[in-house]
Amino acid sequence: MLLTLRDVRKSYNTEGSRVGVLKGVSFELDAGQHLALTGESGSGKSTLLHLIAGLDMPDGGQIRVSGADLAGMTDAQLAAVRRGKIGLVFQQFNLIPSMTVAQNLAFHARLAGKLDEDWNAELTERLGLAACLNRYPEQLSGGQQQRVAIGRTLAAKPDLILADEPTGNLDEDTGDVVIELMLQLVSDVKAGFILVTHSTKLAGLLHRRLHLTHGLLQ
Ligand SMILES: Nc1ncnc2c1ncn2[C@@H]1O[C@H](COP(=O)(O)OP(=O)(O)OP(=O)(O)O)[C@@H](O)[C@H]1O
Repeated sequence: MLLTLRDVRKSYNTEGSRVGVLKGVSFELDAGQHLALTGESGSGKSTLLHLIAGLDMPDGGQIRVSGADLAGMTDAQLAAVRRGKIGLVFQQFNLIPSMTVAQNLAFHARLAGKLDEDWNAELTERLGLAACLNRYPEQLSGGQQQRVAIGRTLAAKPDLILADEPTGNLDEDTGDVVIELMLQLVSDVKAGFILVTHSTKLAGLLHRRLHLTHGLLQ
């Protein structure tokens, strides 16, 4: 199993009281499976993605990525899991402003020791970025910046890709094109995929959908 969550719980201190956001979340994701995660604003979708990525720790329960339990790992071990197995795509693109498109595209794969020049060239072509390789992120449109962020994640061929409303900053047509490309590429690298989205239309394009409400999955 690529990903297993068992009874995951998380609460935050808000204005002096402890508020439960995730109240016992359990699910499994097979290798190569595509899951849409929906839920109202504030229902805990981003919190759940952060826990799966090991960017934050749950208060209780278990998260296993490719059989490895994230609890009890050191920060360095968690960083190694993220580098080696997990790709993250956020709404805010998070490109490195001082690097060119080409440098941004290669950055994560190079860090993970997985840079494959042929695959990088194919990604550049398929994402329509060939003419922008020497530009800097600020010289790109939002859709182009998100395509660079997606290429950067896919270049390392992660086992699991976590995307938090990746088209939330794009207009609907641009977002549809970007998601379609992303789904094709995620399938090609046979990655497991969790897409946080508010769109039922986008959620319908994936293999499965889970809805987060009142701290539990439906
Ligand atoms: N670091 C934090 N400290 C305190 N409260 C937090 C923290 N992070 C998230 N929360 C709270 O946890 C709840 C869930 O937040 P989260 O961002 O996971 O929701 P979401 O479903 O992703 O929302 P949206 O769709 O609006 O992005 C919210 O009430 C939020 O205020």
